[in-house]
Amino acid sequence: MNSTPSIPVTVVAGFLGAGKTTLLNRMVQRADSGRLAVIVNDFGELNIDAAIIAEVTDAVYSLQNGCICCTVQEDLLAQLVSLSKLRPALERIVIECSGVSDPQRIVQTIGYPQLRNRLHLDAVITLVDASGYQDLEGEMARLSRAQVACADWVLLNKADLVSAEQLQSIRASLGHRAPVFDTVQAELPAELLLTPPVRSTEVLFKALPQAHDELFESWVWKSSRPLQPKALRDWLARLPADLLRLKGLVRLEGNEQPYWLQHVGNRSQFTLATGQPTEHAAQLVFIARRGSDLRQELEAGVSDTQVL
Ligand SMILES: Nc1nc2c(ncn2[C@@H]2O[C@H](COP(=O)(O)OP(=O)(O)OP(=O)(O)O)[C@@H](O)[C@H]2O)c(=O)[nH]1
Repeated sequence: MNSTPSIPVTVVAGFLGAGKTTLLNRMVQRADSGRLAVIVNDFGELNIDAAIIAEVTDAVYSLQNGCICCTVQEDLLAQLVSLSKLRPALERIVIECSGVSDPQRIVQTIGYPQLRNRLHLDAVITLVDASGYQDLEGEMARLSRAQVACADWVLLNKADLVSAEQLQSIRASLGHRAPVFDTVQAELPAELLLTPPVRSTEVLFKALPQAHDELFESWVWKSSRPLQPKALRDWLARLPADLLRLKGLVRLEGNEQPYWLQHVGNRSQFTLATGQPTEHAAQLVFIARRGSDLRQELEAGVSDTQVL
């Protein structure tokens, strides 16, 4: 007889740049033991989110170069089986989906026979970028709505970037039955952060067609030379809207310490990175609509910011 309690699994979803890693960081920092494991999926070839979370915990497992709801779904299953066998048993597993994942498929994976009795889904938490949600169109909007549709909680994040009226209008357009929290930097009261609601609904929504990650393309650009801060900022300010996400590690001229660079919508942010490898002065992941044909132009632009 199996006397080990089933491990709760929390799924964190949301469109590119909505604030999933920010939330995960908070969860990891609040968890007071090493019995919380996180699985981080990044659509790109480099797992920047996993590297950011590895600054605060060792219990981070990376699934990259594809979306866990389609191309690397089997890897997710294998990872969950292996985590469920760890002793002493984990207290919780948190999965950060890539920004292009349909969480419904991850919910299905957790229900597979191999995992039954070992772990169970306790909640899907979906983050919505309040500053960008209403600008999404076509397939991007459909994917974002699907992420919201299967959420047990919605975090209407980046509330600092929009007015109260805009928040109200997004809430109305979400039309969601589950609780919606307005958040800044994915900040939730401590007592809520690690106790998401027990899932009360079974699979209600049809998953999106398989391999919807084909809608997006991702590539990595690396440089052995640091970047020139002013030129980099000017280039960032001119990035086209079809570039959906840019993130990575950069060294700036005159600074020994590398920085995490994050770009979503028309906003860029630099934060100091600690303990990161320095074999490349810059490593950037680009995510764009497939077919937008931006690679050459963007790489030429960022190359021009390298220190001579
Ligand atoms: N102004 C503002 N910025 C935020 C907020 N939450 C997160 N950010 C910033 O938004 C950027 C993206 O945040 P992440 O947590 O990396 O988003 P993500 O959903 O993990 O991104 P992907 O995994 O690439 O889809 C970072 O620069 C964050 O600091 C917020 O509430 N307000």
